[in-house]
Amino acid sequence: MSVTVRFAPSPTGQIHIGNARTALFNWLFAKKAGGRFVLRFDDTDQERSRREYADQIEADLSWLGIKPDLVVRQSERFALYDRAVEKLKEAGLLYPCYETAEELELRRKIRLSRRLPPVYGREALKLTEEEKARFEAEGRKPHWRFLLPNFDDDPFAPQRTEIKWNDIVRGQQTVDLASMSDPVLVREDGTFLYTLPSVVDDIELGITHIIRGDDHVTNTGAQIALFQALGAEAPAFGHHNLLTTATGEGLSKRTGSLSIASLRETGVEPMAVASLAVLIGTSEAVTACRDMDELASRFDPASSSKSAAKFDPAELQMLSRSLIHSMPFEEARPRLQELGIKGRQAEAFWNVVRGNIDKVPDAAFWWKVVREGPERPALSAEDGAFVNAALDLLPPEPWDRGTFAAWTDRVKAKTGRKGRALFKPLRLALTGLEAGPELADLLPLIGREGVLSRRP
Ligand SMILES: Nc1ncnc2c1ncn2[C@@H]1O[C@H](COP(=O)(O)OP(=O)(O)OP(=O)(O)O)[C@@H](O)[C@H]1O
Repeated sequence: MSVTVRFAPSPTGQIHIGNARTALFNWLFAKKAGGRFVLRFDDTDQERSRREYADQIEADLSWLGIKPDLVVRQSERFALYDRAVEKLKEAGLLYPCYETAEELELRRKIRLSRRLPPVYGREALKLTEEEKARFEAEGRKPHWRFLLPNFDDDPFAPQRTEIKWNDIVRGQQTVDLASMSDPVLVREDGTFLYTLPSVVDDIELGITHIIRGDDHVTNTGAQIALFQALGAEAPAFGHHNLLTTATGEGLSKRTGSLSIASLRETGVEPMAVASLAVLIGTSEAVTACRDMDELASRFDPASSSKSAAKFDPAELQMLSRSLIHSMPFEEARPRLQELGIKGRQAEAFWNVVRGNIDKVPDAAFWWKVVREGPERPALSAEDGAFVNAALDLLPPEPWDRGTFAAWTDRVKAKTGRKGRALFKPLRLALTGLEAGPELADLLPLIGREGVLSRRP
């Protein structure tokens, strides 16, 4: 069977860098295997889910370079979940429970005081038809629990099923179902909790590998049992470590911290975000990859560490700068065009300024400096006179990279100035700034006429 993975966010806010890690792990895993990537919106919670968030998530993924082969929404698939519920009820694997939250809490305390594990004791399984009818007559609505498997046929015997799997990231894993309550799959109001729709869709969509954060490790035990109860073979699982903020706080779509949208607004390169989101918290060196092929070649889910990794936006800026400083003109060209940077000089210009900017749009500033000159720079009267004298010594065109040295040698000989006293006023007059790209490179771009127009 060909590899099919999914990324399944709830559209309840903007995805953050941790969600991006999950999406990218799946994307790269599928890419390496020549498989498919499904984007599945877990939007059964109709109160909190919003179409705008789903659209934004698609846009954020696309910005990162992820283009799903298929997009599905759980809110359009309720019929499938209803059928699975019927199937489980018929098999006696989904049973109605009438306890209130207070009753459950009381029972939990009693179990703890008896040194029993604080799991649900399956009391509802013992209800007679009359007792159930009485609850219904009182207006109580049941919630429905999935009967986790026991080795014994007796459902009241302590659960002794250990679920084992060979995790793509963490290696051999064991979850002891004795430490878990039978999970509620359907609430009193008939709405589904996350587990059932997720497993039903994973079966229906032919998901072969589920890669997600290690916040789901325990859920996986119950989910493997549910795959089996629905007559399906469970897919392979991988649970990677989570990302936190630089100071160790957890991430949530609802708080908006480290959202992809906010990182994007700072002007960082998408491949810097993708590289850091994937390589951080692994044994791989964290460097910026130019494209997804390169990142895929560096991606190995098994190299993730087991503890959470801190995501530092300062490191992101550094990676982004390194991508810009080596970005080939062909890659920058469409974005430069949008900034109005085009024509004969555009390529030479880009190669000169890319090493001096933090974000591609910053190139617009230097384009203006080259084409129109700076705002009138603040030069002392003495420096102004020096620049005027220097401009009188400009060589004729054509100019190349060597022109600047030839010119300044003449200026040095004529005026006696050298070093900083020579270069600083020239740079200020030509660019308006004390630092920037090499003047030797800028000079041919500005041209003789342009330089002369900068007379103080
Ligand atoms: N901090 C994190 N680091 C890495 N992966 C994460 C992190 N938080 C969530 N994930 C993963 O992102 C995927 C989508 O999860 P989900 O939509 O539940 O996001 P969430 O941010 O946990 O949720 P919430 O909407 O409750 O804030 C899951 O596979 C989950 O494991």
